[in-house]
Amino acid sequence: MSAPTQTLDPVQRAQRLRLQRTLWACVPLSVLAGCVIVIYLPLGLVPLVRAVEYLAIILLSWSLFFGMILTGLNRRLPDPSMTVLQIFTGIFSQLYIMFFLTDPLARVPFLLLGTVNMMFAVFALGLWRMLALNVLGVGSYAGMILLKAHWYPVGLADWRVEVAAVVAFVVAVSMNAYIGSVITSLRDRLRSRNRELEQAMHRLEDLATRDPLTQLPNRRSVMEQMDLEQARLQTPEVGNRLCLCMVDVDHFKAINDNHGHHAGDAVLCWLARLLDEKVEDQHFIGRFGGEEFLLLLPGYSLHAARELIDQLRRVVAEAQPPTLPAGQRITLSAGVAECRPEDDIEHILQRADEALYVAKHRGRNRVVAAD
Ligand SMILES: Nc1nc2c(ncn2[C@@H]2O[C@H](COP(=O)(O)OP(=O)(O)OP(=O)(O)O)[C@@H](O)[C@H]2O)c(=O)[nH]1
Repeated sequence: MSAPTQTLDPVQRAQRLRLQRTLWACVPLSVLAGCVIVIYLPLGLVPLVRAVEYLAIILLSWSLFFGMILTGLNRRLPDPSMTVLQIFTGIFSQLYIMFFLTDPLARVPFLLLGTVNMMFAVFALGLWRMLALNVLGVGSYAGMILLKAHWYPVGLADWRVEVAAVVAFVVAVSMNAYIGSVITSLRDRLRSRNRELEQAMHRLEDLATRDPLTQLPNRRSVMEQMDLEQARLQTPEVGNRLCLCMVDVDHFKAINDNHGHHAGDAVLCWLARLLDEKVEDQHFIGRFGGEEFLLLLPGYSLHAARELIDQLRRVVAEAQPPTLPAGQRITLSAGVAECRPEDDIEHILQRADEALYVAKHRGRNRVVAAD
């Protein structure tokens, strides 16, 4: 049952939850409707026409609620769960039938399940609003008894018993409101804990996948991305190509030695930003380690990849790293290899690394493509 929930988007999940709650809210109503039809009618505790009207009210109103949720119309309301509306409908339908009951004892199931009905407010209201709703519910009940005494005095108990029932009802719904408010505050705390946990998870994920110095994806993410890209290569999409480029700063040790490690760090950060800005969104760049960066170029032939990296190389060679003395530039060497579907990742990396070695060996500041 839980698997499909995970595939639903948040809106669908919320709608599903509303549908479930509405179904649950229907349980007490169904029990009461069953009481009226199966027990009260044969015993003559309610006139037939009133019982039919009661059923019609329940059927119509709840079909409307289900219809609203199923069609998504509820989402246009300020409270898409329609909790208060549903509670009012429950109160109204129950007061209606209670008015016509001809035995005071017959009201007991309605009072009992009426308190359950009001408990649903816990999903939408805080303590004070819940109390207000409950006061309204009990007030309506007391009003119904007064009206009944005036217009339809059949089925009323001694007035003191009726008062005792109202008092008990007040106490019951107040306790409900209190318990409900405790549940609401627990739910709120749980929600905010969940949010905090989610943020902490994101932070941890970031720490695990991002290089703390350059903020580029770290070696681990690079390898994961390579797995993904390589798996994509196995799919039978026509023209699906992938090139991998290993880029290394030339004579980086000299920068550290001459200007200090901090200056070296600053150069790496500057270079990472520059490369990241220059590559396109569908490209992937990460720090592979030390002064080495790795680029994945999906859809690129070896020739096109070589051209692109050479362009980057020229851009870097012409740019002035802000933390180095004026006129001092850095150069890059790079090895490019094209991935073939049958290649394993270690093999592709090795070919790009060998091409990089050749670039260094031939004098640096150049791009070499692996055969
Ligand atoms: N500042 C700084 N230096 C680093 C970092 N990671 C690695 N290095 C340094 O990068 C230097 C790499 O030196 P080498 O492997 O000899 O390479 P190179 O000097 O760039 O020479 P070639 O690659 O042969 O052109 C080492 O001195 C490392 O200490 C880092 O995060 N920050």
